[in-house]
Amino acid sequence: MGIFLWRRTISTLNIRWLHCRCLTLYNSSHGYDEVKIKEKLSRFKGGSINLSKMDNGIAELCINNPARMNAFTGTMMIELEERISDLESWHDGKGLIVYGAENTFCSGSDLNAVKAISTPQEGMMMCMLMQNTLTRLQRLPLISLAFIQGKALGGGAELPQLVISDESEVRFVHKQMGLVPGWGGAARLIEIIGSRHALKLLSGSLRVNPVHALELGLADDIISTGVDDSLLEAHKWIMQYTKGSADVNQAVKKVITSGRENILADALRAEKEIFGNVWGGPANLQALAKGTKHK
Ligand SMILES: CC[C@@H](C(=O)O)C(=O)SCCNC(=O)CCNC(=O)[C@H](O)C(C)(C)COP(=O)(O)OP(=O)(O)OC[C@H]1O[C@@H](n2cnc3c(N)ncnc32)[C@H](O)[C@@H]1OP(=O)(O)O
Repeated sequence: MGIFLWRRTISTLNIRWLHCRCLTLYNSSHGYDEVKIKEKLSRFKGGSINLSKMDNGIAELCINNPARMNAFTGTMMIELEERISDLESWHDGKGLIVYGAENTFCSGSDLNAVKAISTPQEGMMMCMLMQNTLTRLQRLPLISLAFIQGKALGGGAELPQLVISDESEVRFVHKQMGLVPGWGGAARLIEIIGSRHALKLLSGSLRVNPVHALELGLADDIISTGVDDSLLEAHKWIMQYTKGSADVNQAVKKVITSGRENILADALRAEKEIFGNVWGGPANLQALAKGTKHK
């Protein structure tokens, strides 16, 4: 079984966020009422978002609602935000693997919740919560990937850029539901594959298989593995990029994160700040003492 790894796209922040890690896209000035939308979403129960943080600095985030193809209930949207908050303060963190329970990824919002979120205002509130959360997920100072076995549909396709096994499929079904992506998936897709290809995927609700993913530049890598040990393979893959100390790994993600979203001057200033945080740090001093030869 072939597995395509899509390293999470890296979106970046301005220098303020790099220090406070708390900048979100939406707040009350945008008409966003987090308490109100969470109260509404809390009525749609079921499933869970399970976070496991390993001693080696790699965390697993499981989208767990297999009875509904891992569709996001309201409480799962709230839990996802809570897990991201946890990861934002994980000082030993180096990597993150997002996956779906029972060999399928995610089929988007729970349609029962979708039907009950009936007004445009409530729909936009849900989008603002999910855009805030998924942006924070992308901005975590962790090398991360998510992988699909089975389906990633609708909002499930809008989650981080994904891994797909050779029977899997990513599909933006929004247009068939009279919608467009709302969790930030359209903007991120354009950033990753360009507007021409993104327009085709959205307007045609095209099924994206692994070969197509590789051609589009969405797939970073292919790992052949059996269903049982695919999570192990994902760990092996991510560990290529998470060697060394957590602080240096996090600094690497931050400089890339900052370099993509900021104007050059701000990105340079952020780079200088982040460099200053690791210059003369334990890993730097250890490397100098060892006289590391880069074979
Ligand atoms: C911003 C986008 C966001 C939004 O607007 O809020 C969205 O994501 S809207 C939702 C978009 N997603 C979908 O439309 C996917 C709907 N599901 C399917 O197309 C199919 O279920 C599948 C994912 C292709 C899998 O098909 P199949 O293998 O044939 O399984 P079943 O269809 O029998 O599903 C098993 C079981 O799961 C329930 N299910 C599946 N998806 C959802 C969902 N999104 N919400 C709620 N429940 C879902 C399905 O109803 C079956 O349940 P039972 O009938 O009770 O067995």
